[in-house]
Amino acid sequence: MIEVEHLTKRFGDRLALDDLSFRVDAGKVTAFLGPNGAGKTTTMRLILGLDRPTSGRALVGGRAFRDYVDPICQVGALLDTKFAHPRRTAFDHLLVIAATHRIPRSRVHEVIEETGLESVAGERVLKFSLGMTQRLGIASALLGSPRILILDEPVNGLDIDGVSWFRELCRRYAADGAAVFLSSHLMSEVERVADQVIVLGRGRVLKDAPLFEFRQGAAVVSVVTEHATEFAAHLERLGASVLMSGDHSLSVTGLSAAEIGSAALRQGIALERLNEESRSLEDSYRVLTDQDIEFRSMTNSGDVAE
Ligand SMILES: Nc1ncnc2c1ncn2[C@@H]1O[C@H](COP(=O)(O)OP(=O)(O)OP(=O)(O)O)[C@@H](O)[C@H]1O
Repeated sequence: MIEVEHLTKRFGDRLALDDLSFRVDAGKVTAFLGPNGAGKTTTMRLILGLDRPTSGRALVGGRAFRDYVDPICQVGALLDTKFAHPRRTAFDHLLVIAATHRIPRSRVHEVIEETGLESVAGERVLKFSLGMTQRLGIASALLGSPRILILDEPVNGLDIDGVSWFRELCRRYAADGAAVFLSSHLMSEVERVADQVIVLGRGRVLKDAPLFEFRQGAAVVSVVTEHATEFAAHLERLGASVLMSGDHSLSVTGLSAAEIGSAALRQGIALERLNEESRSLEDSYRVLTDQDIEFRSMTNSGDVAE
């Protein structure tokens, strides 16, 4: 549905996107995760033809977005929360967009209901809270009944009810065959909704995998043995990542407890303890992006914050 091929974007000296390639499939929710400045918004803007790539290309439904004559009926996008004229009512805002694509008034009523905006539809947008503005942005994206949704930080400003409403909406659209592509900088925001997760760091894809693979990667096995150094070297040869703490304790990722137990047996190494623990998905995402955080506070690392 969305194909990004070798997309590169420079802003002067700054390389914002570095040879980015990935696909977003129909029938799935794909999360686009990355720390601030990773390049999520830039990628979405390029997909939507709002900016030109330095090289590479992005196709939506097999063609460039700007080639569509009825774009909002193909792709629903939420990029900027300050999109609406502040003095217009929510209803009028949607009606104006609908008129550009000959979308009937009845559809405006439908999306207002779908996004829970009935009670405020007659209010001017300038009175809206961030959460209400966000719902209005989602309503605008849904207006043309598109098969592709591209949403930049859609849960920003939504309260707990809003977040779970939004999750259900995404699941419903994906179950109905739509491609849902949404960005976030927090794994915890997307782990209950995403099928596929693409992690971006400094303009490069760090990982593109189904969510369950992130869960598997999050498993940590703790091992206690008197032969920790020798066993750690052996596990690393088998492809595991091993951290030693103290003389006898190892934290192992990349192998299951059963595989580690068999390896110990084959090596004739006695284990005093073998325990499978689970790191949160947020932690494993943080480990993945740690090298690629562009904006870091002084208290975390000693780096200068930008
Ligand atoms: N118009 C621009 N001119 C110069 N640099 C830009 C421009 N737009 C983006 N950048 C730079 O490109 C990089 C990627 O920015 P982008 O906004 O795409 O990141 P992001 O992942 O969406 O971050 P955030 O989560 O903070 O929104 C950053 O280093 C940013 O400073």
